[in-house]
Amino acid sequence: MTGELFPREPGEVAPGAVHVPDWLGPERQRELVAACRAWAMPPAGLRTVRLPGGGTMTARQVCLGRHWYPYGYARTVVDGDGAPVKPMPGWLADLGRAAVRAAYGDDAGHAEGPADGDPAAYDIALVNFYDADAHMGMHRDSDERSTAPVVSLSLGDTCVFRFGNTETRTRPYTDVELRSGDLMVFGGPSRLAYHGVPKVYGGTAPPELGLTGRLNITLRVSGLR
Ligand SMILES: O=C(O)CCC(=O)C(=O)O
Ligand SMILES: [Fe+2]
Repeated sequence: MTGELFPREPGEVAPGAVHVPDWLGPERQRELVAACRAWAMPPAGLRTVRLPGGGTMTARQVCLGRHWYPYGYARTVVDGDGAPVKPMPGWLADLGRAAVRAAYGDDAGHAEGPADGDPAAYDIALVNFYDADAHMGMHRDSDERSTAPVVSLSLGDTCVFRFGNTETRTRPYTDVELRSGDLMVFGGPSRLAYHGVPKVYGGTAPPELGLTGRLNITLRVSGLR
């Protein structure tokens, strides 16, 4: 964003959890929004996720590569229209790998980076759509069998991203403001940390993006065969 009093610097939010502000340029953001719109179309399109307790998630979701449902993965939309999940595009998997390099640097042996060495192949994308009233409760991304870092891209409205610890849903946590184009990567000791989105600031998306609300693209390595 222009007009900042101080530039936003990349920073480690917790060991292995790195925030890279403005990682995606305006053109890349527009391309990703257009891709999300296509992925959101039926079949296997944007859906409301029902939770086992009877509630629903306020962020609506569409998956690529594997279909996530509470709490597992499937090849078809088992809790929706039953259609086969859309494929994970190779270019999006490449973007995941590039994101890990951007966050941790090229040194795979980085003490606070992924323990895995080379970033593995990203085979799952979750696209979350938040309107101004939506949020996401504190949770861990723990349905995968891989320890590869989670890559998270933000588009549209600014949100508060709450990054906690691996033990509890509560404090200690750090609140980070994620804006359109920002990257978050969490791996290593933070791979299974609780995190959530307590607040979306409606109407804060860059006007030229043509998006009302917030899109989050979460890339994961399944480790599943
Ligand atoms: O919207 C976000 O920034 C977080 C999404 C998330 O944590 C998830 O989909 O597991
Ligand atoms: Fe998550």
